[in-house]
Amino acid sequence: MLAARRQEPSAYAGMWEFPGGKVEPGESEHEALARECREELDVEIEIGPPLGEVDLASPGWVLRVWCGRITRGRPRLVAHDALRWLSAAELDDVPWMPADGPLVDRLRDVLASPAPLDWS
Ligand SMILES: Nc1nc2c([nH]c(=O)n2[C@H]2C[C@H](O)[C@@H](COP(=O)(O)OP(=O)(O)OP(=O)(O)O)O2)c(=O)[nH]1
Repeated sequence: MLAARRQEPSAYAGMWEFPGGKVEPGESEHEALARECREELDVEIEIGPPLGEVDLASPGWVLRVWCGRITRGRPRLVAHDALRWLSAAELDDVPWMPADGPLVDRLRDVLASPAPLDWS
């Protein structure tokens, strides 16, 4: 997976996250994800199956994560200060955002599964 290291806000600086960001008014979740990847990584993506979701510490906020494939471009540093492609064995090598733990665990299970998520 592609992990990205935040540089702001200071409380989150140095922590790693799934690329993405907040949905804007009038936008679908898929549109928001594609836009964030364009803005923050300079890539176009094809969105695949959902990985899962977790409630964030702020009431009412939910973090939803999807699998995606890059269809154009090569990720570059725009909003983050580091990017890393992590194999399944490397998922614990970076300090994740606190909320992300369960989704990283889920990803590890998915990557180890003989029947990965369905892209059809
Ligand atoms: N993108 C992303 N955000 C995460 C993760 N884990 C996690 O707790 N968050 C939180 C941090 C933020 O409160 C919120 C996403 O905010 P963001 O700052 O990335 O959103 P954004 O790119 O739209 O930025 P903004 O300009 O609207 O502030 O979700 C994660 O893995 N990826």
